[in-house]
Amino acid sequence: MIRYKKLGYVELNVSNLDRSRRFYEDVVGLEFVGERSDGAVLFRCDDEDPRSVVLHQQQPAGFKSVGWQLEDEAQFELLHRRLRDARVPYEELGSAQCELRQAIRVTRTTEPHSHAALEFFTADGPRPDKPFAVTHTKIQRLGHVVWSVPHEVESIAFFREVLNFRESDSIGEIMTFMRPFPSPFHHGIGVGKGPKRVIHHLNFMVSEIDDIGKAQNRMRKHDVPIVFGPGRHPASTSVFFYFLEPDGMTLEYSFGMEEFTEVDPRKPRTLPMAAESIDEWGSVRDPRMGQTGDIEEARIGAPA
Ligand SMILES: CC(C)c1ccc(C(=O)O)c(O)c1O
Ligand SMILES: [Fe+2]
Repeated sequence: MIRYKKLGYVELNVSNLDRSRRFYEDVVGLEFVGERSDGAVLFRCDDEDPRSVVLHQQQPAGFKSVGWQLEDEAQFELLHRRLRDARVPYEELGSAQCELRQAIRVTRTTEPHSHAALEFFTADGPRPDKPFAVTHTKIQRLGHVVWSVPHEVESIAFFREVLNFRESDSIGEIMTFMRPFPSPFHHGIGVGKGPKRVIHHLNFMVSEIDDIGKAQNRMRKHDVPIVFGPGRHPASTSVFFYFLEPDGMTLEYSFGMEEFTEVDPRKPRTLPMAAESIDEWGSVRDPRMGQTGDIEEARIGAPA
């Protein structure tokens, strides 16, 4: 059984890197780390990871890849065996690509139904020498990424059966939340049903309810579209707040999240497909939520 440490990073394509750099730093509250030799811009949002978000100047804007940190080196053998058995191609990245990711070892594959790039890495290097520089929002960590795809049933089965992600909850037949085993957090990924392949949202977990309240006023001040919330998700029990970043992709802050035990966790539930299963507080969603941000078609063997 493959064992994960956590969600490590998400890479996004943006249409105007300078504009997005300012937004993710000033409005979202990530810490700018630097620019990579390939021009990508790195941000961190916790004390442990050297980078959690990577932005690339590339059109169309959207999702580029996600990196899952494996528990240790031994997990690569299990991962490779599972991918081979499922006849899913993968590649091990060379030292230059590993260095760009500040990783020791990286395996890259594509989720066969969404065609999204999935990376699996180990990184035992030293933690950053300084704590995450909190500005207005006490971000705790990168929380989860959610995408919508036409073949969501097959995509969920791939995460469950090949990658050893566990289902936490579903909402009707439209959304399933999964955690990379044995991560305690309710979900690290959500897979939803949709007519096209899009990133639905990227989530940051925050430390205080005040982070949610302050965000409302900050977004209004900066004319940032608020597309849902504040509200409370009955699935994970988190208090949420969604807004749009400059290319129209949806970002979420959430406060509080159910944690699962590794041994004998509660069973996954299917909540009815109803507004109350998405928000207990009755907030109304803006139709722009979760609509923008293509999933870049990843190819194994092509430059990463
Ligand atoms: C509205 C979206 C898909 C959603 C629903 C529930 C949760 C949760 O229980 O935490 C989310 O994080 C969501 O983004
Ligand atoms: Fe979410």
